[in-house]
Amino acid sequence: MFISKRRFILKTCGTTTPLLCLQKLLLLTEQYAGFTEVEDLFYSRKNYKRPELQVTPHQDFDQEVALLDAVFPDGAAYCLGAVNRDCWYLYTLNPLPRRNRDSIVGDIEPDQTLEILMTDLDPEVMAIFTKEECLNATEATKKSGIDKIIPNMVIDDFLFEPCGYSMNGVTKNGSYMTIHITPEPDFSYVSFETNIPSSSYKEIITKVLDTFLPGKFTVTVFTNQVSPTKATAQEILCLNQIAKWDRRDIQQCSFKNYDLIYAFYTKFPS
Ligand SMILES: C[S@@+](CC[C@H](N)C(=O)[O-])C[C@H]1O[C@@H](n2cnc3c(N)ncnc32)[C@H](O)[C@@H]1O
Repeated sequence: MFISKRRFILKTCGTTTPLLCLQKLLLLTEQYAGFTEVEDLFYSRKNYKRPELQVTPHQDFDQEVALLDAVFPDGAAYCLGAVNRDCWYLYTLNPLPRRNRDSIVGDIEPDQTLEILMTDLDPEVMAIFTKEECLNATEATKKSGIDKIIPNMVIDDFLFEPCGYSMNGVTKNGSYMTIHITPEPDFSYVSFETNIPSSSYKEIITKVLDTFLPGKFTVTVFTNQVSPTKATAQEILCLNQIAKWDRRDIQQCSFKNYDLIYAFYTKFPS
C-alpha cells in the first residue's frame, strides 16, 4: 500500500477481497484526511486463470462492477484485450459535466502509471525467488537485477517461505516501483508497476522483460495531459515487436483526466 497526500494505492494478491474494504477505507479517509469525495478511481486486474477459486465478489468482473456501481454513481467498466483470452479489466469514474477536463486542466499535476503483468515466466529466473536459491530478499533483488531496473530506489523487499517475492521501492522525489512475484511453474506471474516520470518507457519495459523473461505480458500506461510520458502511447503504437515478443492486441482509451494505452505481447513462436 502506498499513501500520499491525495491518493492511496492498494495492491493485493491471492484470494484477498479488496473491494469488501471499500466502505471502511472511505470512512477512514474522511476520518483521518477529511476527504469526503473520491476524485478519481482505478480498479483494475488481469483476467484470472482460475476465477472459481476467488471469493465473492471477485469470481467475475460483473460482480465486482455491481459492487462498485453501488458506491460510485459515475462509474464505468471496461475490458481491454480479447475477452475470451488474455484481457485486462478496468473500472474507473466517468466525467460529470462540472468536472470536465477543460475546466481543471490548470490545477492538475503530472501523473503517469506503467504496469506490466507477466505470465509463463522463465523457470530459471523464477527459481531466484525461492528460499532454495536465495537466503533472503536482498540476495534475490540483486541476483535478479531488480535493483537495476530503476536505480537509486529505497527498497523494502520480502522473500516468502518457501517461495514468492514482493518489493516496494520509492525515490527521493516520491516516485514508486512495486513488484510481486509468484514463481510456481504451473501459475508463474509477475506484476510490475511504477509512476516514475520519463519521456519514454521503452527502456524500462525492455529492462523488465530482460529481467523476468515472460512468455506473455500486458502493458498498460496511463498518462494525464501534463505528464512528460504523454508520448508513450505513440511509442507503443509503433512497437509491433519488442525484442522476441510480438504484439497481439493494442487498444487506446481517453478518460476524464487520463489517456490509456493497453497492449498484449507473446513470445514467438507461440
Ligand atoms: C509475492 S506473494 C504476493 C504478494 C502480495 N501482493 C503481498 O505483498 O503480500 C505471492 C507468492 O508468494 C507465495 N507466498 C508464500 N507465503 C505467502 C503468504 N503468506 N502470503 C502470500 N503469498 C505467499 C505464494 O505462493 C506466491 O508464490
